[in-house]
Amino acid sequence: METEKLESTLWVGNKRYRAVLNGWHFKWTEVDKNNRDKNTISVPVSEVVGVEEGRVEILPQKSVEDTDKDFTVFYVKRCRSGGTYGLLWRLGRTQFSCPSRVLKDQWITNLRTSVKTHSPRRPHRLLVFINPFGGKKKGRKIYHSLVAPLFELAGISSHVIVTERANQARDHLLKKDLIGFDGVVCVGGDGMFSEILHGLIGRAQQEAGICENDPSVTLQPSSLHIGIIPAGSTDCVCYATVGVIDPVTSALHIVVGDSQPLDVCAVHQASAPLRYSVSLLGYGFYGDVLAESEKHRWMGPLRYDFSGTMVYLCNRSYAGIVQYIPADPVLSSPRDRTRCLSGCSVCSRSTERLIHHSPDSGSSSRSHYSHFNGDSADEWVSVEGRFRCVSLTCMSCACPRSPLGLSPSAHLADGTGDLILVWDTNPLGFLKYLYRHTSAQDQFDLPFVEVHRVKAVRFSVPSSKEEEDYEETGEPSSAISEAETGYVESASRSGSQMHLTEKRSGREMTDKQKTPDSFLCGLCCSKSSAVSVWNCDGEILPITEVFCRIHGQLLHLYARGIEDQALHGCSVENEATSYIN
Ligand SMILES: CCCCCCCCCCCCC/C=C/[C@@H](O)[C@H](COP(=O)(O)O)NC(=O)CCCCCCCCCCCCCCC
Ligand SMILES: Nc1ncnc2c1ncn2[C@@H]1O[C@H](COP(=O)(O)OP(=O)(O)O)[C@@H](O)[C@H]1O
Ligand SMILES: [Ca+2]
Repeated sequence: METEKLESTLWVGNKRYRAVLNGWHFKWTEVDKNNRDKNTISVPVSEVVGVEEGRVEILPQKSVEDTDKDFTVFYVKRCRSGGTYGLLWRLGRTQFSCPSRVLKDQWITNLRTSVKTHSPRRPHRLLVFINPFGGKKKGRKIYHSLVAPLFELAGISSHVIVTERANQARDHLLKKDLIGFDGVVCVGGDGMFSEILHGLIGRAQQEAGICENDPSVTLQPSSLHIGIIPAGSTDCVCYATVGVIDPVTSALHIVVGDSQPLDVCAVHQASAPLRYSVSLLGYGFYGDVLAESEKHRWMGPLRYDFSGTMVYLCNRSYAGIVQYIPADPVLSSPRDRTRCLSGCSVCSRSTERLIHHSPDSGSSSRSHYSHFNGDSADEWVSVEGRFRCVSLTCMSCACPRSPLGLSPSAHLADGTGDLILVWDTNPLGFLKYLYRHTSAQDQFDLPFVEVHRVKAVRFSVPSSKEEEDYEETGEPSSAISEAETGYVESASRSGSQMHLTEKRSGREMTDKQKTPDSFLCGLCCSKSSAVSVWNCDGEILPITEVFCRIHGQLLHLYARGIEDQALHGCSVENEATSYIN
């Protein structure tokens, strides 16, 4: 390691610098005519993207001026991004001139060795899937113009597949040879990411001989990292793990081999295959918005705003029974006003816990979740009533529409999810709830909203008299309810275990209440029904009953969480430094 250290005078343009490589950092300080130090630029070697001979540029296209005493260093530069909470990463470039050719060779060798030593997790070979139809249909262009040049500069070889059909990426990952790949890159949106995660998690279970449909089994994490190049409509997984929607920033996180663990929710359905969710698993409003939006795909990302407005005007609520296992309230709470940022201590403590508690592997590995089979109701809390929406998310779900997300204090990798129950309320109340997502106002500080940090959730539809009434009329109840004013709460004890059942009931519908909603539903919805569908990361699950369990840190992304702007000043701009933009 000693051999990587190096110090010498170098020139940038006509300015003299004292450059120092001390293993972990590469610094260069301008020295004036009186030998006084001026400003210093310091770059961690883990953030050096590439070291090239000569005077090199890579954009707009690669050009190399092969002068024998020069070398060029490319590295990560941080910039603030207007309106978002994360930091943009840009490619910084500085061209150095050495007093001799020998010294130039020494700088190149030492810098490259130092990068290898101090940044060992960088990918060498990547499998790239591009969805050419995601978002604004710019996936191919984004990859080839902004991402591929960075991969080439960093010496990463990639095998690119532009998909021709839905589920092609998933099937490839489930069936094809993946030997030699360090990771998978997804160029697309949350739906495309969902394909990749199903492929990789499924593949890891196949290889470990684990039956993924068994809710009590401890799933095996995939050994391949996933990189997301945002080119979709919501891009919530990217936004919540990087803090900005920016292909260059995401590509640079891949290049430096960052690693961000991610919780995954397994969604078990009685008569349909297992699904996984990392962003939004939502019933009611978000299910209806997705179902409606599929008819308007041609609108691109705007389809969600259009469908959101239409579904809002339909003013629906749905009956449901929600059961959940609360997470340990000592560790964290969804209302503690903290944020999961890069290096999050709640997630780090969970890593220790998960490593200590998770059995090695194998289908025989039963955790203390064995009662998930349904044979015990001990820790379960149960609530019943009418809901505008029921949402479960393993992360904040921050996205450009909602910069702090559905649950701003959720953690990316703490092994829990946040369950948000929005009880039936009047239209204005629900609009207030939705609108608060667009600002820093607390959307949980409303009398008809609850949030719980959970390990597992069950959802079913009640088969009560009330439910039969809805079926007879073919319409859900209108929004007028008692949710804001009061609700029935019953607590019963079975043995020593507390079993809570909370009930909030909507009034039965009168013809007067029914008319405006039915009229709107006739306009915007192909059918109105007593039940909704689930929105599972942008995929419709046309069932109502689900059983969900959060699996802590089942995936790893090439990301590092949202960087705290207060901790990272943006690099001082330098005339010999250029950006890709
Ligand atoms: C009045 C303004 C209301 C703004 C409400 C914003 C709530 C945003 C929460 C977003 C959570 C997103 C979670 C991510 C889900 C994605 O996995 C998933 C798939 O994404 P992909 O297509 O990129 O593959 N995306 C979605 O399901 C999209 C959900 C977006 C819902 C947006 C709803 C907009 C509602 C507008 C209501 C307006 C009412 C106006 C009344 C006059
Ligand atoms: N070549 C393709 N043709 C049609 N659908 C595709 C193709 N490739 C991927 N898909 C599907 O398109 C859906 C949406 O993709 P996504 O990239 O998330 O875009 P968006 O964010 O706009 O919804 C995903 O569910 C994915 O399975
Ligand atoms: Ca979580």
